[in-house]
Order: sequence, then structure tokens, then C-alpha cells
Amino acid sequence: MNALLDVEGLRASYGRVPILMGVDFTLAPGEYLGILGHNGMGKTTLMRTLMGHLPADAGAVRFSGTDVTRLPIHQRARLGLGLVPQGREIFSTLSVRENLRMGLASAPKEDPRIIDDVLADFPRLVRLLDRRGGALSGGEQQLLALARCLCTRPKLVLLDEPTEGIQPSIIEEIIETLLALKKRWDLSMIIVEQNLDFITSLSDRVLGIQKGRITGEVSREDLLAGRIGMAAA
Ligand SMILES: Nc1ncnc2c1ncn2[C@@H]1O[C@H](COP(=O)(O)OP(=O)(O)OP(=O)(O)O)[C@@H](O)[C@H]1O
Repeated sequence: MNALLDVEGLRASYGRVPILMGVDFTLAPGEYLGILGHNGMGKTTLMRTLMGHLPADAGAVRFSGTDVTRLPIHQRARLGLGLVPQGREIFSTLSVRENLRMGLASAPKEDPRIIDDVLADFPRLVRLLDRRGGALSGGEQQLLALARCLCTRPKLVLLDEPTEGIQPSIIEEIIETLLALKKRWDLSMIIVEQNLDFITSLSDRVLGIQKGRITGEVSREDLLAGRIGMAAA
């Protein structure tokens, strides 16, 4: 089967400091791929480079058969790439409803019915529609950031450290939501995390990243059996 995402020799840097040192991997349609790595290993840099927030110095990113390596963010979004950034970037003075409308603005087709469709998978947000984004808990903000991204109708969601600073009770709800989305939407996902339990619950496969390089791959069977050593160490 053709890959949905094909990343080859990807390099990126901040100024003269190289961070991604040649990243290679592919993602199949419908796959949830985990990327596990400690602080500062380049996980966020990889997500930002895939989305186009940071230019690639070398290598290629092909998405859905199109070379997107040099495309600006909005064109990648229109092709079906969506990023839920680390820190969530909720508009704190806008209501939940208004935050969702902001997501709609980058959708290929600005159809307000998309919001209702998305909310069907986020019952907790339905009760909070008029609340200010800044008055939500961290977990509720994470659900909102995910729902806002889904309003762009992505095929591939890049989810950057969703459990950071979130209470365990709502982490379970995020896992259930993500698994339900996998079934109901035709969705693929890259989940960057340090939380091993979270990534094990969701991923079909996990890649380890160290110092800007993919260091290993763990299958779902090995994940469930607790055999993760070489990827994340
Ligand atoms: N805007 C920036 N300018 C310069 N250096 C940066 C910038 N953002 C990140 N870095 C550096 O790039 C390296 C990789 O950072 P990155 O945020 O990609 O790591 P990470 O694996 O996502 O870590 P974390 O889990 O802490 O978010 C780190 O050494 C970091 O200090």
C-alpha cells in the first residue's frame, strides 16, 4: 500500500544549530504512529518541520503523493495536514465556540456544520461552548485544541505532547476520544510523547528519536509486552 506520509533524509536547524539530522520514516493510511523521546531530542522540531513552520534544510516530505517539502503551512493544511501544537495555543479570551470557528477558517471548505460534526466526538466540549478558552482546565484545552484541528478536516493529525501537564483522569478521556476518532474518521496520526502508557494505548507502532535521528522501531506486540528498550532509551 502507498504511504500516506513519506519522510526522507529530513534535516532542519535553528539558525546554525542542526536539530534534525536526517529523519526517515513512512506512515501508512489509517496508522497511529507514536514518536517517543526525551526532552530536547527534536520531537517538536520534527512536527514543526512536517507542518511547514520550520523550513527543511534537506530531504523530502511527501504527503498523499504530493511533495510538500517547500509548501507553505496553509497549503499543507488544505492537503489535509493538521498540527495540534505543544502547549495547545488556545485563544484564551475567545469562547470554546469561537476557538472552533478559528479552526474552520483553515478548512478547505468553510462549512459551519463541520463544527457540529466534530462536537459529536467531544461531549465534554458541548457543555462548555460559551466558556472562555482560558477558563478551561489543561485537559479540556487539549480536547479543544484537538477538536479545533479536526475542523480543518485533516487526513493526518500531528499531535505534540498532548498529556503535558494534564490530570490522569482526563488523559483516559483523551485516549478514548482518539481511539473513537480512529474508528469514525478516516484519520492517521503522529503522536509525539514522553508518556509511555499513553503512547502504548494508542500507537500501532512507535519510533524512538534521539538527537534528531530515528533510533529504532517497536511493533504493537512488543509495546504491549513491554519490550521498548532500544527505541526510547
Ligand atoms: N526556537 C528555537 N530556537 C533555538 N533552539 C531551539 C528552538 N526550539 C527548540 N530548540 C532546541 O532544539 C532542540 C530540540 O528541541 P525540540 O523542542 O524539538 O525537542 P523535543 O524533543 O520536542 O523536547 P521537549 O520534549 O522538551 O518538548 C533543543 O536543544 C532545543 O533547545
